[in-house]
Amino acid sequence: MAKKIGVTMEVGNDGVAVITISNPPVNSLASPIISGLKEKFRDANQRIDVKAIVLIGNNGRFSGGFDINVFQQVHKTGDLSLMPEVSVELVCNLMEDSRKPLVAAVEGLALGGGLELAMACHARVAAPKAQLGLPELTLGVIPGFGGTQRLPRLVGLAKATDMILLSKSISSEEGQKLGLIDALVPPGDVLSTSRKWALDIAEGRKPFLRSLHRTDKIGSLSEARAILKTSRQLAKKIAPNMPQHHACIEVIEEGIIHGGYSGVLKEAEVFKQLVLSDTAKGLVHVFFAQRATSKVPNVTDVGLKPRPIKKVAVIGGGLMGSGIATALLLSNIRVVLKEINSEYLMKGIKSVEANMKGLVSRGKLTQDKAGKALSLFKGVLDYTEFKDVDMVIEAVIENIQLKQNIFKEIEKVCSPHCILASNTSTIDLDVIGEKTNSKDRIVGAHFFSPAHLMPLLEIVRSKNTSAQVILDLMAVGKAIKKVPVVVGNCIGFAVNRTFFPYSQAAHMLANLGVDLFRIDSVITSFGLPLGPFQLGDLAGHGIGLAVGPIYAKVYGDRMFRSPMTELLLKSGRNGKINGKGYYIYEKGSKPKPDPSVLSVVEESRKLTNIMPGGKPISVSDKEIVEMILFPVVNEACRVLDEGVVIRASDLDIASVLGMSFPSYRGGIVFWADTVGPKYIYERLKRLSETYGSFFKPSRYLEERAMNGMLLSESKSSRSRL
Ligand SMILES: CCCCCCCCC[C@H](O)CC(=O)SCCNC(=O)CCNC(=O)[C@H](O)C(C)(C)COP(=O)(O)OP(=O)(O)OC[C@H]1O[C@@H](n2cnc3c(N)ncnc32)[C@H](O)[C@@H]1OP(=O)(O)O
Repeated sequence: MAKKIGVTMEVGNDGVAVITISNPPVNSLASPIISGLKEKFRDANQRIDVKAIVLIGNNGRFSGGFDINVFQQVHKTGDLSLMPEVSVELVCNLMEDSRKPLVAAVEGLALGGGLELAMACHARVAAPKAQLGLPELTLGVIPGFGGTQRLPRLVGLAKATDMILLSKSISSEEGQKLGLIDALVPPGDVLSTSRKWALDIAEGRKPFLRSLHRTDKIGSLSEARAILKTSRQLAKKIAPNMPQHHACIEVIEEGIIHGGYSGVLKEAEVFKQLVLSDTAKGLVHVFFAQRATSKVPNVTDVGLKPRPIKKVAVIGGGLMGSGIATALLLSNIRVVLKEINSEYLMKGIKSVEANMKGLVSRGKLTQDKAGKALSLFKGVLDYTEFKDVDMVIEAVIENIQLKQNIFKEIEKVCSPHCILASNTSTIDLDVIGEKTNSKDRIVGAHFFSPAHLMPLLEIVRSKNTSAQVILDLMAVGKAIKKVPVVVGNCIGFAVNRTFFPYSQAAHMLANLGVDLFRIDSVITSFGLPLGPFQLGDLAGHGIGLAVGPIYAKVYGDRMFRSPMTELLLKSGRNGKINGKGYYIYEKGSKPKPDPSVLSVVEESRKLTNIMPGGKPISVSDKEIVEMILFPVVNEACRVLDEGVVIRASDLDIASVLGMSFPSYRGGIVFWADTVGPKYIYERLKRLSETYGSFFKPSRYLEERAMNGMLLSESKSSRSRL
């Protein structure tokens, strides 16, 4: 059925014109909506039977903001004329400066341009729990319908900069306390109260307030400057590589110094520059890529409905198991945690409690909610409780035989509808399920550590996993606030496989004589939160040593074998776990580079003996980035070629959420396409000629480079999903 897009106006006997935005599902402000709004506001202002106006969104949602698809079209075409010039004409002239009062009737959500329209009205009446915010910076732009000027004037400069820079939304309850919302009324009364409010303004019983003209919440110039100084420091800290935060502060400042109208004009100008930035391109790509992950062919489009998952058993209370249990409990799912003895069980229970406590102490969870979550939790030592669980998630150590035995046992004790999931990060799912007759309900639920905090859930399907089981796990993933990405079965799945060359390339560079702390610093400047060596410390070098041979078995043709991890362990350095790795870890202070580790590096260099002429190579920062990340791109190409992911953008999201690849670079494949497949191919080819097969370009990359195609183009995609 075609969705009904447009703006309607109905004039009641009371003389109130109700203008309604309809563009399901979030009433985004697409071009027909913007032109519809202009037309209706003009009409309402001219009609003599209209005394006042109410603006509302259809179906209980005010508006999710400007249509982000338009940004994508601008990015594809480079054509800025697709953007409407509305900040002055619509939001100032037709709305705020209208002779007739306008009231926004806010239900559900008013985000971005949606909230900006509401702020251009003369009052705002809202239903409880409506979501209000200006999240434009997450898209690489700034608010463009006057939000940078009106929000500070309504809620105060400090609160406004906090909301805008951190893209933090607030509830209508908080909005009322701050002065953004004038009245909070039950959902059924929003329209009637708005009508009355509009008439009250028209007839002088309530003030006719224009947000842009207000100054009462801004404070003195020196106070404003102090707040903006703090904001600049915050921007430097949270967004060192992005332009929109600093640009936004400049625009806000313009309005403080020269007045709101001048601020609105500067806002439009800066918006136009930012919308074409690489940052905006990357972030808008990530917005749509994330939503695309919930569309899985033959799973989400075949009329299946997810089954309710109310009780889950987690096997193994280590770091992963306790994190998974915490994530489930926080979403009100009952959890039984099974361990092999009471000592381990107590440890697991304590870890879950500590996770909850950590969230409470960081203000992310109330004590009350933590208590409620823990009341749904039970530790067990046998399988009695397993008879009525809807899903089991096995999270024991990476041991094939152990996992096979567990799956054989749980197949017997669980009901036939129960989903049998494994949190393995490396072992083939078909091998895990080999001893069972339940291959259709075996699935991978690969969480990232710490599982209660990291947003990605890789759902690994084997060729036998049923569509229903995948759909159920996707629904659980969403319920526990993860982004589920469905991937195919191979060693390392999508994320770990794509990134296995990351640490290997770093080891090669260090063995070639490049300073390891410099490598980490170059990579963090590129935008990853941790460089490869610090990441190794965090994961623990024991793990690195254990998984190395598993990867070597299947991807041995492109491995760089470095003795460094083994030498590190021999010298008593297991990373953060024991306080010592490449860095020194002391409670309460940041990791410090440990100069004494250089003797280990020296020993490794002697053993590998790959420095040309025995001398360290000289490389620029750019070359470091290329030598570390191009092999990752190369592996991403193989992942695409083998159809391990449904679409290239799934790998982008997986890299952003699983490896913290900078979202403003759009994810690993998007970034590679920005750099250019041909350039990457040529660089890798040259590197492989000098340093060997570790850098050898994959067939997929070569084909794309030769044919002038992007890596993300789906022409030859042969998804195995
Ligand atoms: C030339 C200079 C003049 C300047 C002119 C232009 C100025 C623009 C000014 C304005 O300040 C800019 C903006 O408003 S940018 C947009 C700001 N808004 C947002 O960032 C909100 C983004 N959306 C969300 O956060 C969420 O979608 C939601 C609204 C909270 C809803 O979440 P929910 O979980 O319910 O659903 P989703 O799955 O996320 O979304 C459902 C579908 O809706 C699509 N969608 C959501 N928001 C938008 C949008 N703003 N534009 C287009 N499409 C949107 C989303 O893609 C989903 O689509 P599917 O096809 O996947 O179903």
